[in-house]
This record gives sequence, C-alpha cells and structure tokens, in this order.
Amino acid sequence: MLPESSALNRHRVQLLVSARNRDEIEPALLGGCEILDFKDPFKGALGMVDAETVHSISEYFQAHPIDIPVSMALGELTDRLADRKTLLIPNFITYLKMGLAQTQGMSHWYSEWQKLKQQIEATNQTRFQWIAVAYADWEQAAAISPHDVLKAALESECAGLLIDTFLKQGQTLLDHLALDELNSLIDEAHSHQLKIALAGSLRQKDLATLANISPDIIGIRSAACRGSLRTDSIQEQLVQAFHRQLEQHFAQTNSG
Ligand SMILES: O=C[C@H](O)COP(=O)(O)O
Repeated sequence: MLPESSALNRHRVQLLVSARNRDEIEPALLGGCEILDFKDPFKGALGMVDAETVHSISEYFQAHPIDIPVSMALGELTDRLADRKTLLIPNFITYLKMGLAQTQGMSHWYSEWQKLKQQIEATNQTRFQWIAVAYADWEQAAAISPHDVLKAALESECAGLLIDTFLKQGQTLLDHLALDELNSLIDEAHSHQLKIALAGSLRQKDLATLANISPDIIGIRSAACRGSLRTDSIQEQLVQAFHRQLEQHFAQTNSG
C-alpha cells in the first residue's frame, strides 16, 4: 500500500549528483549536492571515469577536502570480469557501485560479484561501502530483477540499493517501475535498514510523484546538465533549482 499522498513527505532525502570530472565538482557542491558521485556518462549508465580523471579529482580533493560522502561507479560486473584491470580507488571514496547488466542466466554472478568486491578491497586495503544496483529496465539490460538485487544486497550486507535505468534514451525510472512497485522495494529495504537511492532521468516534475514514497537518496545527472543532456556539463543553478524543489516535497533535506 502506498503511504497517504501528501504535499510534504517528512522523510529525509539527500540529493546525489553524478559528476564526470574535476570541473563539475564545484557546480555540484555549490548547487547543494549532498552526495557527490563520479561516473562517465559516455560509458553507459554506470561508466567509470578514467585514470587521468581520477588523478585530477584526487588532486582537487587534496587541495579542497570535502565533508560529504563521495561515491564512484565501476561499470558493469560483466565488463569488470572481462577486463580484470586492477582498480585503484582513491581514499576519499566511501561508496562503490557496479551494475548487474547481462547477469540474467549467469549462474555464478553472485559469487563472481562477491569475489570481485573482495579483490578490490584487498588491492586497495580498504573496506568500502557497496551499493547494489538494480535496473528498472532490467529486462532490456538482461539483468536480474530489482527484487533479486534487493535480496542479494541484503545477503551481502551492502550499504544500500540504487534503482536506476540502464538505458538513458529519454525514459525515466517512473516509466519502467510503477510507484507501488518502488514502494514495496523501499518498504522491504527499510525493514532491513537498507538505504534506497532512486535515479533514472528524474526531473523536477517527478518529485511530486516521488513524494508519495520514501526513498533515502535521489540521484541526478541529466537534470543537472545544460539542456537536460547527461553528456553536457553540470550547471550550479540547475542543481540548486532541483535541490529547492526537493526541499519543497521532502522535509528536513538539510537537517543533518
Ligand atoms: O546516480 C545518478 C545517475 O547518474 C542519474 O543519471 P541520470 O539522471 O542521467 O539518469
């Protein structure tokens, strides 16, 4: 059952903004981003930024320490298994996420996922907080279903579950998953203290609908970019406008 519709949802929601390079850090932060994410929008839904970009972002954070959590996308599990490149993750990263496209029918995906996470932690001598990623358009992504990803996230003690879209061709999260399906995933996650992030070409106008459910994080890139084009650059005033709308629909956004 959906919670009773109300103009103001009292659940605290944080704004995550996906930046692609050092130049986008300040517009995201000044606009009010509360979790800073890094991904390369030219490499798919969860494309990882290249080593040169990681280096310049690291230099930026050495000069300007940051006090909000930072996350990074690592691409798809199947891509990581195919290239086996050693991943060096900078020490300012808290959350890591990997997509599960092409895992449908792959019998050992769960153990491969666990092994890879352990290898990344061993290489970097750090325990990361892992975010499991479910795709709302999971059938097109040949991924496992959001309910199965949620089950796997709980089993593997992930810090959270992100529900995003795999295809970025104009359809939004809400085009693929009905609000009551999202609500039931959120209820199930919250009953196990698992945080839920929602993303997938979300726009300011979607916030009134999303205020009927209680995600913990809302993630954007397209809506923060000029012309709503995720391959364009982040604009401070667009992040700020989205953040303002978020505060109008979800109370206590900035209350710590
Ligand atoms: O995690 C957030 C995503 O980067 C959202 O990107 P998008 O708004 O372009 O779908």
